[in-house]
Amino acid sequence: MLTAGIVPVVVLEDHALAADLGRALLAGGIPVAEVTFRTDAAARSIEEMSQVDGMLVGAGTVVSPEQVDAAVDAGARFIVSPGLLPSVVRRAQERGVAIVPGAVTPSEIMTALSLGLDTVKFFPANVYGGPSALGALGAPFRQVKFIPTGGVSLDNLPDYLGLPNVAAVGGTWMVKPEFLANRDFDQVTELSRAAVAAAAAARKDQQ
Ligand SMILES: O=C(O)C(=O)C[C@H](O)[C@H](O)COP(=O)(O)O
Repeated sequence: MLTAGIVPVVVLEDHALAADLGRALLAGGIPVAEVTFRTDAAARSIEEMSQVDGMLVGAGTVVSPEQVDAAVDAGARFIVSPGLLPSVVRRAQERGVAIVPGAVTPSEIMTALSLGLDTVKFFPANVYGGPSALGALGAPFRQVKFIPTGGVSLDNLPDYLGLPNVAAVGGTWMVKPEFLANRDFDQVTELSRAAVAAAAAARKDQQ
């Protein structure tokens, strides 16, 4: 999930687009997608995108233990939540899938650690202080890795991925609603390629 350094956050209204979208991301060098449970098409989209060889498909916007079950039953290999609910974390652990809950305050981060986690989503990253907040949180929480999401773009991606405690960034910018509406999968591939190149450069600078 963390290899490419980028986790596309996908909102699909129509499951029939899921496999093509998975292939477009993969062609752009991103072998992972977080399909959000914001739409009724989510479970079926996870099922269909999971058929694309080489794609690791997870579920996003998971806010209840029941949604964890629905996501895992559909084939989700990881679960992402905008916030931290112990009942959601525990259900994912019981079902044997990775879980990345949202945690932005020291108390939430400590709760995540107490549940056995060391990687959390930092959402909405731009509103909760961006890269400087992550730098400050790195002092007391050296063992914690963050996946900032929310307001991340090609322009500010290097500011995040250059930080040693950022495992990957998430975002919707390479899968805009209009690309899906127009079935413009070439755009998805092109923006994915640009994101992968920027991520690789930022990580090199970090070393
Ligand atoms: O759905 C979730 O579980 C979320 O946490 C929210 C998404 O990660 C952000 O909405 C992505 O934000 P943008 O890249 O700024 O569009």
